[in-house]
Amino acid sequence: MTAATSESSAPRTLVILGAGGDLTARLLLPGLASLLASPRGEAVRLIGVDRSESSDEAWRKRVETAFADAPSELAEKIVAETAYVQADVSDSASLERVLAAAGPNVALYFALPPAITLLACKALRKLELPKGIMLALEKPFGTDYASARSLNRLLQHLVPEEQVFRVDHFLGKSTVLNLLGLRFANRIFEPLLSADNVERVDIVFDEQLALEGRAGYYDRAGALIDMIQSHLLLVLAFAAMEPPASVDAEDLRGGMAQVLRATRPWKANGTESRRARYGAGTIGDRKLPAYIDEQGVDPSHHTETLAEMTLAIDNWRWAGVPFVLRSGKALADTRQEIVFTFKPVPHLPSGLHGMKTPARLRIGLKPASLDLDLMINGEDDPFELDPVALHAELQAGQLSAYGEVLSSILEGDPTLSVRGDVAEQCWRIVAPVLKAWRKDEVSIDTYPAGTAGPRSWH
Ligand SMILES: O=C1O[C@H](COP(=O)(O)O)[C@@H](O)[C@H](O)[C@H]1O
Repeated sequence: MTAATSESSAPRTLVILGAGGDLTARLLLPGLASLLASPRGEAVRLIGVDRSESSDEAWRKRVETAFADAPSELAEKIVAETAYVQADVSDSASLERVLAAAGPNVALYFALPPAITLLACKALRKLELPKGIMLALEKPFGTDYASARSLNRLLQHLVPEEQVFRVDHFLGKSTVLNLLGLRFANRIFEPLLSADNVERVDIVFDEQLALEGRAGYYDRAGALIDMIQSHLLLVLAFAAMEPPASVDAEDLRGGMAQVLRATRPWKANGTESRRARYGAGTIGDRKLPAYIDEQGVDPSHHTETLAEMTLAIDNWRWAGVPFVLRSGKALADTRQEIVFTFKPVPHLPSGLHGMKTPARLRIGLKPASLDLDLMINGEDDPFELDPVALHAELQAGQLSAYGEVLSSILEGDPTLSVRGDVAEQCWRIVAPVLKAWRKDEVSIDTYPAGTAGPRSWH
């Protein structure tokens, strides 16, 4: 794996811009704690930056609380030494103060909404940045294809590409990374994964979680941008890419870019897509209001909470195979998996009967699992086929997805971050669907929260 070299051997200083935000408390600090408590943990300094007035003491308490579930000596040291800097990140002079406090070996993590990240990057352009500085940017990377391109251009003026970490925590999920081992370290599956044998591929990420107080962000993003444009297209890239020569940053991300460049909506105008929004309902013992009645939601945004799009990959391996990507919130079940459905056999010997379901290879994202659904000879009538499932429960990775992502940033290894051209491709691929939806060419269906989605979709 390649790692950007730093000028200094001092421990890396992780500076979180947006330290007071939800992302920092919910994901970044617990992710850092999980890394520090693992054998891969290393000494690191931590500085929290936000615009509101606070103190080192108050910030230290927040870090301590977030670290409570994964205590370690390294975590204790960080808590004791961490500092808070009040700063307006859109102002160069303020950022200069932040960089001075951080010292030479620094990773700046923008845990900020895209518009503020853009302002902060513009402000950084006026400064001389420390050599080897890492810039980590949260998703969504831009708000569309054009803005992602211009943000990439701006970043090119700041640091070389290998020092830019476009964070997508799905690339840190051990269950997503399982795809690489499963496909490229075993001879039995990879030769079958092509249009010759595969009828369709489904990448599904259904959640029972609803809005969880995130209207400010989600009501502008919706399920397509929140999940498909970012996470699920990267999963598709791992599921469909050609075997790379190595899994270093160059080869792995090159392979992802290559397959995404060949990917497009099944129908060029994006109208094969589907969208829906949840109405009032119950999930377990939770009663949920309709999405449009959730606090902070503006019904005029027509935001979808369930999105599906079908994609084609125009290359020799996958021509003609639909890849169906779907994700939604407030659904009855948590179904999160990649499913390769195989074509029927060319000829079923006559006399063998009762073929009910196609062969399927299912890779569970949560929980981590592997299933092979097959038809075999039945118990009673030996010529009647019965379904059988070979099931394996897999170990989840030792680190949380954010722990994995932070580890790669602190090590300066961009392998598990989204390369600039990959980020642009992801926006290009969904652009026709976004356009069709804006023009109301695809109707928005509804489903009661706690169900499997709109009845017309089953
Ligand atoms: O980035 C996001 O991902 C989560 C799902 O990922 P998980 O690792 O938390 O299961 C999703 O709920 C959220 O809406 C989205 O912004």
